[in-house]
Amino acid sequence: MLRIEHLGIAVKDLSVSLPLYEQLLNTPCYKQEVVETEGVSTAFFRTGESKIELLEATNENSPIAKFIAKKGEGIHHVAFEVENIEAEMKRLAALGFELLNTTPKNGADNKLVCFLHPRTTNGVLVELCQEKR
Ligand SMILES: CC[C@H](C(=O)O)C(=O)SCCNC(=O)CCNC(=O)[C@H](O)C(C)(C)COP(=O)(O)OP(=O)(O)OC[C@H]1O[C@@H](n2cnc3c(N)ncnc32)[C@H](O)[C@@H]1OP(=O)(O)O
Ligand SMILES: [Co+2]
Repeated sequence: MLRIEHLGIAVKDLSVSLPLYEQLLNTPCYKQEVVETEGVSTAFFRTGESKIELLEATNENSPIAKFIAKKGEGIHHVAFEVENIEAEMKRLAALGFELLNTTPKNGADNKLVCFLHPRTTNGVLVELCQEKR
């Protein structure tokens, strides 16, 4: 059974949103990390079994910049934890889900990740996450 690893939220300015979410969740951000290959600066909060990942664009070509320009700030993606990301990618591709990367790529928080195109998941950007071993 897939566990929700994190909910990704696109924000314009982490310096505003990070303290806001610390107040909202009544817990400190436990990690901030830039993933330049994704064009994102992230901030993580633990919420029970899952996490909240705030994402700010690091450049104008970032998917987060494009998303905010089009839809404004808000929920950007849902990430599921998987045991074996390559096996899950193969399973889901065979079922017709569109993989946005053909091999696992480096994510934040020590993960390997793969994204599924929202047009194959009822409009929700889905991320698969496997802990790096
Ligand atoms: C990896 C670090 C970190 C982690 O957890 O470890 C992250 O989570 S990084 C997160 C940022 N990286 C990504 O999002 C990578 C995957 N995303 C993409 O490849 C693109 O953003 C893509 C393909 C989803 C959309 O890019 P495109 O250039 O095609 O943008 P468009 O605006 O033309 O979108 C096409 C179509 O998709 C809809 N869309 C776009 N983003 C989302 C979204 N987040 N959720 C739902 N739908 C989305 C957009 O509205 C367009 O639909 P249309 O009906 O044509 O308007
Ligand atoms: Co994510």
